[in-house]
Amino acid sequence: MKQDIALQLINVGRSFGATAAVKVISIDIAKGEVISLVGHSGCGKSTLLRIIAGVETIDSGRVLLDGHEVDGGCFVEPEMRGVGFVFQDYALFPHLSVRDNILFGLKRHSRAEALTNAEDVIRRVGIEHLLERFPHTLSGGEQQRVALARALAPRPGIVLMDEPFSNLDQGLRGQVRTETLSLLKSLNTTVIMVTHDPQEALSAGDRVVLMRSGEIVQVGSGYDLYDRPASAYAADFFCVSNKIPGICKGDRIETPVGNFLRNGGATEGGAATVHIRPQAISISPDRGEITAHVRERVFHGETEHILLAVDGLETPLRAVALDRLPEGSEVVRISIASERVLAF
Ligand SMILES: Nc1ncnc2c1ncn2[C@@H]1O[C@H](COP(=O)(O)OP(=O)(O)OP(=O)(O)O)[C@@H](O)[C@H]1O
Repeated sequence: MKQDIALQLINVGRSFGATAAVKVISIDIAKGEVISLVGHSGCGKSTLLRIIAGVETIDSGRVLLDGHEVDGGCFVEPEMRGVGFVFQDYALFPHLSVRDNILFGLKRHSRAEALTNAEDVIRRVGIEHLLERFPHTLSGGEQQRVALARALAPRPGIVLMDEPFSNLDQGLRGQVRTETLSLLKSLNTTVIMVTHDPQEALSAGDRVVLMRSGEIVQVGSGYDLYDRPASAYAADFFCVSNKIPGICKGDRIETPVGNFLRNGGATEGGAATVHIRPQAISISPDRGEITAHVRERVFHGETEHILLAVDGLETPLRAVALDRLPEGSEVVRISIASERVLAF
């Protein structure tokens, strides 16, 4: 067992009746690593988090924390695992002040140690001014920080966070996420954060773990998953592309909008699909290899989403333009950045 591994899941499985919520999952997570666990609703993210916390047991496999087995051949109770949990709804005790919410998790510690731990975390999280307040008097962002302080106060080896920012409004969300993750990084805490938001997953983790139907389908950096998705599913999860049908010829896939490099897969002369991301299409009044007709424009401020009809394509292409097209443009020229086209 390597010293730098905080968590090991070995062939972990968990079913509820006929539903296999988690199927034979294996992964090692290093100490201090921040993992974004992402996937569509029902893919098993929360079940996996609950297994690590010990509030759910496994049917098969083994779970090791810091090299010690906590489920599999034996079972270690949640409170003995050194795992902190931040819930989506924060789950603060409504009848306790902020200070007592934070001290609650420190009952196993001596009074002096509890106070020192609590003071340290209160200062780091920056909630000294909230200590006498009760949860219902706090804003969403303040409650999130209190929940984080409560999870961190017992100095857990791992912090598990289940959709920790989803109750915050969009404006606050990015800021609280950046502050929280940089604090956790500075403490060298191992973090597993569940999210269903692809952008949040890409921006927040050292590694992103993409799940589907109880299985891990890809693990890697945000760049790996976005730029080098291992499957059409992974590609679509992070960005919905235009799917263009084509025919395999030699090392290329021929399509009505150009020929693109293929990476194995279908047989010669067989059908294939290329995925063209909306951002890979550049639009100009007069420059580009392909003629397109503007069908729809939706202005979003920084970008404009444009639907483009192209001869030979049944479905219009969806493009995202950074540069503004002249008003009233009907016929335009487009180019496709072939190095950004994915083929499956
Ligand atoms: N206690 C349970 N009893 C029965 N089925 C369960 C139980 N817990 C989870 N499941 C099922 O297991 C599957 C995975 O659920 P889980 O909550 O882990 O998914 P999730 O990815 O966290 O979803 P969401 O993003 O919607 O929270 C789902 O089909 C769910 O209905």
